[in-house]
Amino acid sequence: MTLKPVPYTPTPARVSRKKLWMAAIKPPMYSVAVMPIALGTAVAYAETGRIDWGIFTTFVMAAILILAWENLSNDVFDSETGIDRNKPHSLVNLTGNKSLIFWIGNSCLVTGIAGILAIAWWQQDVTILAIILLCCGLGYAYQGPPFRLGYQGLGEILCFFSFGPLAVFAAYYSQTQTGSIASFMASIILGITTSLILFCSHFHQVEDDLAAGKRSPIVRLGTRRGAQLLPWLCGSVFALTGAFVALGLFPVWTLLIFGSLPPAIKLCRHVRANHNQPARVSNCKFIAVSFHFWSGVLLCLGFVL
Ligand SMILES: C/C(=C\COP(=O)(O)OP(=O)(O)O)CCC[C@H](C)CCC[C@H](C)CCCC(C)C
Ligand SMILES: O=C(O)C1=CC(=O)c2ccccc2C1=O
Repeated sequence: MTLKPVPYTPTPARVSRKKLWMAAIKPPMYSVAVMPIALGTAVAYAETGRIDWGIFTTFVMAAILILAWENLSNDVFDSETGIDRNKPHSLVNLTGNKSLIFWIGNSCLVTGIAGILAIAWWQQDVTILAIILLCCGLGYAYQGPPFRLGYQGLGEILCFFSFGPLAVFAAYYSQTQTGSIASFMASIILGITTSLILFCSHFHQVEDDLAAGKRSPIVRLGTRRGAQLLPWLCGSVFALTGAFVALGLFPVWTLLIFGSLPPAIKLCRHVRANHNQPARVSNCKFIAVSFHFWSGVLLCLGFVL
């Protein structure tokens, strides 16, 4: 596939600049970086009764910076394929300065990796550095040339492993320098809720994705079948937690995760009703963020109580 730069179509003046900047920076999305570190640390606390707060806070800040790099470079790479032509809230379109965004993104990455290096240095162990570098590699492969695996519809799988098993293991390991079955099982649940966000972000973008040759899961499945799949994906989060409690792998308090049923139900209903109306379904990504947030917080609480 040859991808040529496509010129940006300017923003309608009526959309306020402040709103566009908030949509470009997407503050709620950063809970996605914090949650794997919180979950790995919560399971470590449940099993050892100790937390190293210095490592925890350094890891959280590093994760936020690495996710900032991922999002800034996403706007840079997407500006090269033309897929963001109709996206006024792309940072490249807002600033008109691709190289500025590229270098701010790279500075975030270097600072984030420096935080991870500091933890590796304190522990005299390179394990978490290797894992986080692997996550960054997957993040690059999602959107950067020559891979652009997101364009092949592989983003959700990369997202599952990066924010689930890999990041949660790294956080657990940063506290304990070992692994655990409970933290692995918990990471599967977080991987699913994080990938759900990416899955939902594609419902309103089918036309632009098709035009740019991006075969997202929603392009491949169609919006109707995508909407039909959602209750199964959300349901798997509750079914897995119930099964892990029944098997004695999770404390009974983790059933608190059922408190996140309201955003899960809201998400499934909203997408079922609006899957083929881009303007209406476009906010479903943020309902998915809310489900990810509440299920993650309640799962963490279930481990620390
Ligand atoms: C940038 C991401 C999604 C945006 O995708 P898309 O191009 O469809 O969106 P726009 O319409 O807004 O342009 C997220 C991609 C996630 C990626 C598959 C994996 C990233 C891995 C992270 C770098 C790992 C972070 C680890 C941290 C928690 C320690
Ligand atoms: O802008 C987006 O659509 C997303 C940004 C982001 O950082 C992220 C992280 C993890 C899962 C999904 C997403 C997005 O969808």
